[in-house]
Amino acid sequence: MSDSGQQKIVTITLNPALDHTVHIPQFQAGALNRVEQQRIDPGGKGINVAKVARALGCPVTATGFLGQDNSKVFREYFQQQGIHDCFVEVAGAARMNIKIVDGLSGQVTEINFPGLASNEGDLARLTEVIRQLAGERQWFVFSGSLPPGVPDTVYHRFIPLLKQQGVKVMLDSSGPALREGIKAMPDVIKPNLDELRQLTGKSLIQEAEIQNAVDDLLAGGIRQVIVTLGSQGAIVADKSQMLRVWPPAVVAKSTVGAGDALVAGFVVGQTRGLSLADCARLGTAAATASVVQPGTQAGSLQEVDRLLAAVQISDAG
Ligand SMILES: Nc1ncnc2c1ncn2[C@@H]1O[C@H](COP(=O)(O)OP(=O)(O)OP(=O)(O)O)[C@@H](O)[C@H]1O
Ligand SMILES: O=P(O)(O)OC[C@@]1(O)O[C@H](CO)[C@@H](O)[C@@H]1O
Repeated sequence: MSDSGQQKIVTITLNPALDHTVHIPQFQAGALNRVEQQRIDPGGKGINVAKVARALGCPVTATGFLGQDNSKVFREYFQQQGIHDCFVEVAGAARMNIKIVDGLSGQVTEINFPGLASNEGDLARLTEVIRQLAGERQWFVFSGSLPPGVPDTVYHRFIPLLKQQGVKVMLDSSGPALREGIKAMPDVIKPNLDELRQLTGKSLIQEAEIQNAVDDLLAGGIRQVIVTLGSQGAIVADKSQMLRVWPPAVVAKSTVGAGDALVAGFVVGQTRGLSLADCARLGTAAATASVVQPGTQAGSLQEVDRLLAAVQISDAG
């Protein structure tokens, strides 16, 4: 793969986090657990998307809110990774989220904090940054939860502004922010199965039921829908095709951020003009390369290239 040079991605993270990943040999709720290994990664969904897109060789700008009390660690990281930093600082410190990886099962228990409150003035400053970036960028990716003080309807402020300028938008959020955000018609959404169940209010047990829910979203005007299913891969669809995508079997070290890596690979594929199947392939290879890394680190470009051929894709259904 090579970087075409002119393609651009902007990621927006309203609620960044320092992810404190702790490995515990046999995690037990309600008992004393001793930590074997730990690491802290600058994260939050959009920041994870930016780090993976960079690892894939794509120019990336990242924006959103940082807390001025711990912005330095994020900003140093962006500089190291070559991520163009357009974050807006607000008072306080970004949250620290806790990710407990059980050594025996590989299962992850996540403890996410509400995040740093922001106000209308902060949102106005961010809106201005987004407006300035819009003219020259092709893909905007809005990811993650909303911090306190930000209304659920915030994406209505941003998405139409971008779409008017011909910018493509991906939305990867959850709960009310996703429900409200969809009304602004992003081009692509990427719920995981839990998020899709919340969105539809249905239990979605059979794969045919998931496909029907995807069809409904496409009929409502979303151009591409990706439903991620953890180690079972993903369903990736547009109006003309519904694909079933399987990742290669790997031993996972941390699945946190796998969805973000998939988003990054998919969008990088879109900026390179790849087909839906090849975008799904690149996204899945990037996701698989990230789950074999501890914490929320991106897999290397070499590892993603190696995994591409092992991703299986067929027509769904
Ligand atoms: N154990 C695993 N082995 C191989 N690939 C995996 C595994 N878990 C996840 N993946 C890959 O990562 C993709 C996204 O995973 P998942 O469904 O967990 O995303 P998510 O819930 O949106 O994640 P997050 O919100 O933490 O970023 C899957 O479609 C798959 O390709
Ligand atoms: O609380 P949100 O914003 O929904 O999710 C935040 C988060 O869990 O998402 C990333 C993994 O996808 C982590 O870096 C981060 O801690």
